[in-house]
Amino acid sequence: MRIAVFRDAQQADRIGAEILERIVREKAHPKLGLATGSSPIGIYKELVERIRISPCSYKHVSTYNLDEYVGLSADHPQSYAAYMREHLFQYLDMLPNHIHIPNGAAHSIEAESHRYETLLREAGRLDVQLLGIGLNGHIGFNEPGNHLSSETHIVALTEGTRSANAKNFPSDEQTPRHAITMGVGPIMKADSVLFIAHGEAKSTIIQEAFTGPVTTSCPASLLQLHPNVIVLLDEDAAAGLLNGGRPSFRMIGNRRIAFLFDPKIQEIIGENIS
Ligand SMILES: O=P(O)(O)OC[C@H]1O[C@](O)(CO)[C@@H](O)[C@@H]1O
Repeated sequence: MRIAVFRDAQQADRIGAEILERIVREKAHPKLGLATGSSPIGIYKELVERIRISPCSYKHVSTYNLDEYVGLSADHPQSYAAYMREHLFQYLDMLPNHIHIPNGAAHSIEAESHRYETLLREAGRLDVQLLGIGLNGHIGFNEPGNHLSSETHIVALTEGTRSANAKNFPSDEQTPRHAITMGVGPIMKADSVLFIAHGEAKSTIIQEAFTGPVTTSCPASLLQLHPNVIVLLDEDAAAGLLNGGRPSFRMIGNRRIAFLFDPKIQEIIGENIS
């Protein structure tokens, strides 16, 4: 796991966009696992800006989103499908049948879960999975518990997750109670994970996830077991890790974790991302 700490979120987002774009430009048929929520918005914005300056076709790209709210159709303004159109897809020349997001309004949500899992299996290993983290350590909508599913499943959102998401809905009542989410399997099998978090509110869970025990009570802690994770944080999100100190390389257990400011990060990531 390589953790890069940036002075501000925009610098982190720029690097995130660069990493994604490099995969898109270099791979013949890139498979991108995409995320929603507030965390990746800046990366998408930077990506769109990069494309504006230096056009890049996405016709050869396939995308697989992590999750969708149960009950919301793709044209619902708060659906993750709408979010993806708003923040990214409207700017790309992607082929519509290359875009994959669970259908939250499917007649049978169980059948939809099965369909999405089959699709992910057929797709095989993702080149990269973009990930944010919930305040309770969830990745995708894999909420903490005694068990984590490796497969796509329906999840009852915790009250904490619902109240964090309520800001995007007109009322608490209209905030969805369930979601359909990719399991942890495809995330852990992805060639690389690009993890992003901003803001002080995430600092405690980041510290727990990356320096605490690997446990289903903090789903993001599983990423400690993934061989190729790049974590992009702003200083506020990294506060728990930096502990008031200066960024440096450190050993945590037997893992060498790099705390870096921006000047060298592109080279370092460039060597390691496939
Ligand atoms: O980025 P946010 O809005 O803090 O949300 C945290 C995470 O929860 C989710 O909304 C659930 O998948 C992710 O999209 C996001 O990374």
